[in-house]
Amino acid sequence: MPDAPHSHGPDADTPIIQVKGLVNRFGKQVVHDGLDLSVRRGEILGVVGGSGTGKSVLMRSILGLRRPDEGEIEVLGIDALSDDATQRREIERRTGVLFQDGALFSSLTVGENVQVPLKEYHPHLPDSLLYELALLKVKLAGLPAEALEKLPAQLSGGMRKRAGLARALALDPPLLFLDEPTAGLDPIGAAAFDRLIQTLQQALGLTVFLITHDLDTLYAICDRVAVIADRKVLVNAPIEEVERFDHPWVQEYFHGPRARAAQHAREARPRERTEGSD
Ligand SMILES: Nc1ncnc2c1ncn2[C@@H]1O[C@H](COP(=O)(O)OP(=O)(O)OP(=O)(O)O)[C@@H](O)[C@H]1O
Repeated sequence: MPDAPHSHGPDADTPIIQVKGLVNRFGKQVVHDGLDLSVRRGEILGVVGGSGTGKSVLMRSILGLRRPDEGEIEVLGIDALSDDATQRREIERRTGVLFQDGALFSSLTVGENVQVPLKEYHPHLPDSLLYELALLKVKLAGLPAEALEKLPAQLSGGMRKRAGLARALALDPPLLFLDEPTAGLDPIGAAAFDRLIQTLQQALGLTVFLITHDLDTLYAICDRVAVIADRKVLVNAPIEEVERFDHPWVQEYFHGPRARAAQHAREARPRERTEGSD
């Protein structure tokens, strides 16, 4: 399938997502007020913040699903707020999204769900190839071939997430958005999903924007962590630096008992990470 070659030249330093001066309001409620964020090519960025701080609204703004009140957003070098539908569609084609509930079509099998974006963007692919591609994506997401024929309701929560991931990867996107991927999974399932994300990110060279409340995920696989509070990104840095950031929410979140458990788990299981990436 044709896709622009991924640049590894001087472009490698250009942020893959750049948000500047973002303002989002709902009536009198100001959710974002001059929020800036940059996401680097090839990183897993964890996005955290208290409930209602605007993580999902930020993701929806970047994806073009919500038009912000003010600000600039560039994704893959394209103006995401452009009035040009072709440009927005280009971002859509090169971006995979796993929404919190998987957002699968309940009346379609897993295989048919994965084929939806393939058919939309490549309407002339023969059925046999569509089938093979869906099978490949389903396997990539760690599901057995039998899952292709299952309806979403016949799957466990963890398998549904994997099916959603298979669909998100259908068009080989360089950029993947995950909204609380481990929410609702048991700790073993959540750890397995974290490992899957990390393996795929490394194997496919993905950039991952990952909203999470899961401290284990942050410690296990995120290269950097962006904290949203007070309507802005307070800090965007490797987790060791974020832990030291002087803000009441950050201190409570990263130094509570759950954070200590996640830190100990990481010390017991050092992850393969590109050190000095900052
Ligand atoms: N369509 C909407 N209409 C009105 N208010 C909205 C809308 N979407 C979001 N909000 C408000 O914006 C704020 C941020 O919501 P958002 O869903 O982005 O929070 P979040 O950080 O993702 O929260 P959580 O961690 O609980 O999922 C909330 O107060 C929410 O009520």
